[in-house]
Amino acid sequence: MKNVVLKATALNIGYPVSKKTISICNQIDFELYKGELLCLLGRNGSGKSTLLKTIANMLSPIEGSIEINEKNIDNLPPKELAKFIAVVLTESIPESSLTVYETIALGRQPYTNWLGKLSDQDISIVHNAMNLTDTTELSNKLIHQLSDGQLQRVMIARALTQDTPIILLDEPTSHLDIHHKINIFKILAKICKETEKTVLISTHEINLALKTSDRLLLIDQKKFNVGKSTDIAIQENLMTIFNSDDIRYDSHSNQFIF
Ligand SMILES: Nc1ncnc2c1ncn2[C@@H]1O[C@H](COP(=O)(O)OP(=O)(O)OP(=O)(O)O)[C@@H](O)[C@H]1O
Repeated sequence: MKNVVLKATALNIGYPVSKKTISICNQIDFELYKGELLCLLGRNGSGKSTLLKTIANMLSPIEGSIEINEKNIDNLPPKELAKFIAVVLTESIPESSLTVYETIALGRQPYTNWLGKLSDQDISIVHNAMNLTDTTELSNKLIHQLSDGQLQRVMIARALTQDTPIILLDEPTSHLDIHHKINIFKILAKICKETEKTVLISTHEINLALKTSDRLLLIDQKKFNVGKSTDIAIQENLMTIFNSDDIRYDSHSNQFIF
């Protein structure tokens, strides 16, 4: 039986604008299972970031609920929620005067006292996260000295040290070359396998998502769908969203061909 770590029911996501709310997508229902890698796909402006921010409780849903362990996330204090969900947003680049080690250790904040002193267990969690993300050798570098690929691995390590069952990442491979994109996907797949954390990422890397993910979440034109890439409904949806004169989905090889 699948172990459900998060359940979204009848979600309607969007933004308050003036005195109204603008709905970006509604009728969103899904469950996230322990240990799976999920990719959220959709065209530019379809609502991927909006959905991730809603799951992270940075944005309230217009309607519907998100539950973790049968508790609505709206009712969880931020410090409690930070023990369930870690978030890596493209804009959340940390202060540049910190070293890589200090930045990654910040992930322990929900567990440390106001002095932020790390216990032996905290330190061991930081070292494990650095191992999993190949950031150990960067330990003493300053954040502003890192390349985009290194920085992304550091941000993933920081999310790992938060030691949450769920990690959300918004476009973690933008600005990276193909080798580093593949490297990040491999690291995320390894994290799911070795730590049984659930990782949900939004991405434009459709072929990497098809190859690596356990399930896909598709968002488009106010419609939402979730399933495996082998599901007929998902394949039809992929074609509707992305097929054009220049690119088409090939179900035999399960990839988009240019
Ligand atoms: N703060 C905001 N207030 C009002 N509308 C917003 C706000 N932020 C985003 N939007 C709108 O919501 C829609 C979805 O945006 P969102 O950023 O979620 O899309 P996305 O799928 O992540 O796009 P991309 O792939 O380009 O990053 C867009 O039409 C966008 O203009």
